[in-house]
Amino acid sequence: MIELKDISKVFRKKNIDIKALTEVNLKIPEGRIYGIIGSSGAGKSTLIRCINLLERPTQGQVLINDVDLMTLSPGKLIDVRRKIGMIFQHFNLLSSRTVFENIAFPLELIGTSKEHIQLKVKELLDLVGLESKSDEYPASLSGGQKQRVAIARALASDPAVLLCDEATSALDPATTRSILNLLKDINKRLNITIVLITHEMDVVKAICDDVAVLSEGRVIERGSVREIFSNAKTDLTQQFINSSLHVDIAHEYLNRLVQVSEDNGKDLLLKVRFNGASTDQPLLSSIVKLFGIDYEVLNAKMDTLGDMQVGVMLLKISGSIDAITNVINYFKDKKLEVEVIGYV
Ligand SMILES: Nc1ncnc2c1ncn2[C@@H]1O[C@H](COP(=O)(O)OP(=O)(O)OP(=O)(O)O)[C@@H](O)[C@H]1O
Repeated sequence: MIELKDISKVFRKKNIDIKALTEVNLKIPEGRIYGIIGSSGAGKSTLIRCINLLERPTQGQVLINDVDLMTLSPGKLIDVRRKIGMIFQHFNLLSSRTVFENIAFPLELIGTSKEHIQLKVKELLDLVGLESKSDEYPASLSGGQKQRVAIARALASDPAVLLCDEATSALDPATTRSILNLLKDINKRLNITIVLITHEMDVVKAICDDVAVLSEGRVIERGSVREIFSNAKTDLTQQFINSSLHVDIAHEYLNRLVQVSEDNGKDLLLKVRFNGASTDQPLLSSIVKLFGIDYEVLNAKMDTLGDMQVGVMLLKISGSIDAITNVINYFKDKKLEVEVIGYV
């Protein structure tokens, strides 16, 4: 278990104090994948670097299995850090070393025998799917392959915790998915606790069990990913969720979109967001029966979080102003989030 207690971090720059973190409290249970999401400058990097004291908090305690890292001697801290692997957005590989030598590096530092290094590196190359790249140099690898090498290197000293500092931010969507799948596999197979920071809810949704939302150095919301998606309490969290579930509106409609329907003859464009509780109900067929309207689903995106479905739909609804008003109220009664885009 990782526990951050009342962590604050103040940077001093040209006699000005910059408060990067303020009284952050987090409990990260063993074996979980814990996401920390926030906008640029929210303090994510500072926070994740406080976990292994790459950044020393100005105040507070960093407890790993009840040991406060802030009180350890430099020697003891090195021992503890060996059990906390870390990967970075830009991979931080040694360009003059081959893939094999990069992964072997932390083992060489602690005087591991050549035979053991051979076995261990081969096992790790196998785990990250890079057996054939052993003798290549980083320059000849793709971004995804570089991150796989970095992951293998971080796992070389059998860590209990893996810290991921925007590990997929420099990768394209398909490569991001494959790296996230690898992290999830590592978490399950090796029972390694993973803490990751990101500015994308898609990353959280893809692999995290829990998430904390960081804003201006403070944790403003935390919980299981499922809880947060079904019941976000702050606007910022909702914005992050919305950004991960967006539907585009075709130019054909955007070009003739107006905000008021003066003649009762226009169709309404409506964006409707829902979570598990509401998708079970036959909502669309109900609105036809109840209010005598026609509808068309122009775009929809759905996702599954555990056994819960979340999604967003873009609907075009044809009917009288009164019927349309009834539809909007009906959706709201069903606890759907409704956004009127305009009339076309
Ligand atoms: N070494 C430093 N010296 C001075 N200020 C710093 C230092 N590191 C971070 N800060 C400041 O602390 C605040 C939080 O920065 P941090 O890098 O932790 O945010 P972040 O959420 O990781 O942002 P990004 O997503 O842009 O990397 C910012 O105002 C930043 O300018």
